[in-house]
Amino acid sequence: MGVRMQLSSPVTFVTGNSKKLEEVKMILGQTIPFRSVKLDLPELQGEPEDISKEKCRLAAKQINGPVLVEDTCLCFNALKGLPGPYVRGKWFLQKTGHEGLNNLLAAYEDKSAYALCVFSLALGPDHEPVTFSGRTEGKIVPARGSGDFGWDPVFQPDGYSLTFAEMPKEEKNKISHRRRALDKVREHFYEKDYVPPV
Ligand SMILES: O=c1nc[nH]c2c1ncn2[C@H]1C[C@H](O)[C@@H](COP(=O)(O)OP(=O)(O)OP(=O)(O)O)O1
Ligand SMILES: [Mg+2]
Repeated sequence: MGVRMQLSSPVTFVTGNSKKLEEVKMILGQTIPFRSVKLDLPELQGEPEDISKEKCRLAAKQINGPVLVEDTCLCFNALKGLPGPYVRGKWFLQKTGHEGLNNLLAAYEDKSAYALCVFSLALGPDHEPVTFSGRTEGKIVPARGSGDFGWDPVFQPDGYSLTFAEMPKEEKNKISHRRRALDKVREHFYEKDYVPPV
């Protein structure tokens, strides 16, 4: 365990996506106190870790304090990881729809995919962000379930007969890419013994 480190201000989770925020709140509960700010950060390009880190640097500059951000990819194995980070943003999924995501794989037998969530934490604008990744394997299926969060209706995790969108939230949150990444964030907090202000 590190030296007990008092943070100057609470960690701010920066996202423009209210569904993400809802899940992060459910998963973290009271374990890491945080506040949230809704900011529309740019959709960058590149490797998932680099995207998340750069997003974090931009957020830390704007908030001028400790920030947490995340970036989520949906990767198709038949397409060597695409659409990956390009599924982000408000455009890709809006244009392809769930059917389009399925059609992208129509030419391939392999429908396997994985969801990848990369969180980045920076203690401030002058600190280098640290990343934490979580991954859940599954396959792409015709849409089933409620359509209120991204590609949840077309992602069926391995070992389950339900899509993310058909599962109760508590079930998704037990096995999701976001949960797995946040477990690492939490571990990091305990290891460093960060103490957010009361
Ligand atoms: O668990 C998920 N289940 C289904 N869909 C999801 C999930 N997590 C993200 N998504 C969707 C939302 C967006 O279409 C893209 C991620 O893009 P991404 O840039 O990471 O999110 P965003 O722009 O909505 O919010 P932010 O302000 O945090 O960047 O995949
Ligand atoms: Mg985004």
